[in-house]
Amino acid sequence: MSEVRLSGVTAGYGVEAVLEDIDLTVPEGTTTAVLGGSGSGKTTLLRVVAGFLRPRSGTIVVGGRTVAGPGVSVPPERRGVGYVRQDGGLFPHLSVAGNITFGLPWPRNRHHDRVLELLELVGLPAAMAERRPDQLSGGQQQRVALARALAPRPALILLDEPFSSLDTALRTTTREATARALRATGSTAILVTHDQDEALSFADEVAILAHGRFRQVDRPRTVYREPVDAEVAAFLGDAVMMAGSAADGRVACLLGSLPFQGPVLQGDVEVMIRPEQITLTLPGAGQVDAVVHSVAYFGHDAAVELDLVDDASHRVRARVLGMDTPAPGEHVGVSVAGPVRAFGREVFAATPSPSVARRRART
Ligand SMILES: Nc1ncnc2c1ncn2[C@@H]1O[C@H](COP(=O)(O)OP(=O)(O)OP(=O)(O)O)[C@@H](O)[C@H]1O
Repeated sequence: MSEVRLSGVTAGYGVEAVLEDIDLTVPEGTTTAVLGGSGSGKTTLLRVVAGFLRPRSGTIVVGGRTVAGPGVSVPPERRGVGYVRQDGGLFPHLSVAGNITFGLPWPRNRHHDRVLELLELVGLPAAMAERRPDQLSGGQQQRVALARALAPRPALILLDEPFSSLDTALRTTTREATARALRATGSTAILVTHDQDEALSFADEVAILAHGRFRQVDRPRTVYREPVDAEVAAFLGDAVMMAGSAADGRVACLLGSLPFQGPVLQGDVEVMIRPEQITLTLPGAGQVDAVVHSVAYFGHDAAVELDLVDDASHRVRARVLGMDTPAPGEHVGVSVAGPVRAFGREVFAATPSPSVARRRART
C-alpha cells in the first residue's frame, strides 16, 4: 500500500509560508502532476515530502507510514522515496551501473542482473551499463536517473521537472519511457511541472498549485474541461472569456445561445470557451459572422484571431486544423462545439483576468 497523503501541510522558509494548509492524496500506483507557475511552491512541496524540509504543521503519510507530523520526522534516506531532479544529478565519476546501484545496500549493489533489468525498464540497452554519464545524451541521463531512483523499489517517486532541460523530441520520448517504467513497476509518483501539456498527458490526476494552495485536483480531462475558475482555466491553455447571461442551462453571449456546464447559475456569468471549440463555417452558416484578423500557422493546427462582425471590439481566438486555415480578411461563420463553461461573476471577480493569470503562470 503506497498511497501518499498530505493533510493540512503548511511549509515555507523564514516567516513566509509557501504552502498553506494543503491536502493531497495520490492513490497507490498512480501519478499526480503538480502544475503551477514559477515560485508557486512546487519544489517546496517535493522537498517537504522527501524530508529535506520540515513542514510547520500537518501530516505526511507514505505507504501507510507517517513520515512527518506532530513529533515525527523520518529522515529522507528512511522514507522510501526516490527523487529525480531536473538535471538528473548523476555522479560523473561513476559508470551507469555504479550510479544505478549507488544507494543499494551490499550485496544487492553487486547484482548486475538488477542493473540490466532496470536499464531495460527505462528503455536503455545493456551495453550502456559501463558508460560514464558524460558519454550519454541528456535524455539517456534522465533515464539512468529514473533507474537509480527506482532501484531500491521506493514507495514513492518524486519527479522534479525531469524533462524540462530536454529538447521537444527528446522530451516526448523520455516522458513516454518514464511513464512506461512507472506503470510497469506500479509506482506511485508525483511529477512537478510548469508544462500544461506534460501534466495533462502524463498524469492520472492534475493538481493546480497557486497562491500556496491547491486550486483544483482532478483527472486531466476534468481540470481542462471543467476548471473551477478562470485562473485555473488559463493555467491549462488558452481560454476565450466573455460576459454572458445564464438561464435554464444555456448562456446567451456574443457567440450565440450555448449550453453550459457548471453549477446551476442564473443571470450574469463569465463564459469560458476553449479555442478548439470554436469552429469556422461559411459566412451566414454559423451562429455569428466574423472577419479573420490574423492566422498563426503551426503545421498541425493554426490559431485564428477573429473580429466579430456584430461587435468588432471583441476579438476571439479559434484553433483550427492546419489543413483548413482561412486567410486574413476572409469572412467566415463562427459556431461553438460542445458545452461551454460558465462561472458566477463573484468567482470571476475574485480571480485575475485570464491574461493576468497567464502572465503569472509564465513568470
Ligand atoms: N531555500 C529557500 N529559502 C528561502 N526562500 C526560498 C527557498 N527556496 C525557495 N524559496 C522561495 O519559496 C517560493 C517557492 O519556491 P519553489 O522553488 O518551491 O517554487 P517552484 O514552484 O518550484 O518554482 P520554479 O518553477 O521556478 O522552480 C519562492 O518564492 C522562492 O523564492
